[in-house]
Amino acid sequence: MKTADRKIADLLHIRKAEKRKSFAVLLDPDKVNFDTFPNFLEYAATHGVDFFFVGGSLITNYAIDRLVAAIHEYTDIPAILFPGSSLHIDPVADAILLLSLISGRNPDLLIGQHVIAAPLLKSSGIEVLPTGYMLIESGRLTTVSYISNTTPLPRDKPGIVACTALAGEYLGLQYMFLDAGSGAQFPVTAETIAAVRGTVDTPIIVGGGIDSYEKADQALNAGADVIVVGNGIEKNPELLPEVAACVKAFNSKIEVA
Ligand SMILES: CC(C)=CCC/C(C)=C/CC/C(C)=C/CC/C(C)=C/COP(=O)(O)OP(=O)(O)O
Ligand SMILES: O=P(O)(O)OC[C@@H](O)CO
Ligand SMILES: [Mg+2]
Repeated sequence: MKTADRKIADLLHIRKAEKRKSFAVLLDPDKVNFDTFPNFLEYAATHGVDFFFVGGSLITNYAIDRLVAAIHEYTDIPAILFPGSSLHIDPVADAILLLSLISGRNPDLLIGQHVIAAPLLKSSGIEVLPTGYMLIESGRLTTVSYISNTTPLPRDKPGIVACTALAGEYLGLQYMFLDAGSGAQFPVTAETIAAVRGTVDTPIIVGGGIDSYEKADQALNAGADVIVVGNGIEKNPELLPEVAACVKAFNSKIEVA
């Protein structure tokens, strides 16, 4: 049995302590075009993407291993699994967000899939990032809400989201992920992010519907440590340098201070 290292955990905690922000690009294995993927990876590396999140609520092509192999071949950017189920585990990745869907009341996604995954995670030696995953209502039904069969947290009730995150932290979860859901009509509000930031000490990951410099800036200002962008970049690759510039601008303010 391999012993899992803590490379990504250390990186996330150091960056949070230094108040440095990170940019994660979500790669959906079903949507990647493998002919143009090497070019995309070089483009992402040039613009300073910090992490790739690899996953989806529903994956039909089982190309995670190929996708991660390409990430490793063309970049030094860590590939972190963002799984919708235990079927989406591939030990070739650098780490896995072990999500517990604490916004929902579906026991399979709170603990069930985790029991199935645990022995595989242990034998693979993959780095495990225990993450409280909260879905926030975002204007229309998202794939993840439908597939998980859970009701998202209300969009205009930051207090409930903060209590949910706090409960997750007390249960030992080490990262909080506030997700409006992929392709969300509205991203998680600044009020919600700020309420969670004021309540827990863990790094906070925010995603769903971030499709402009302004929305990225708003999430970072409110206290997000990592912002995740998927759909926006799939639709318009020019968004990648825009969001990267936003994260860089934020980090350079800290370096100057
Ligand atoms: C314990 C393990 C290994 C798995 C369970 C993991 C849990 C609890 C998942 C929670 C619910 C879930 C289905 C999360 C998936 C989130 C995700 C990767 C979303 C990416 O976007 P999509 O929902 O695929 O959206 P598109 O419709 O844009 O493809
Ligand atoms: O695809 P988008 O809307 O950027 O969402 C990214 C991610 O947070 C979804 O789980
Ligand atoms: Mg998907």
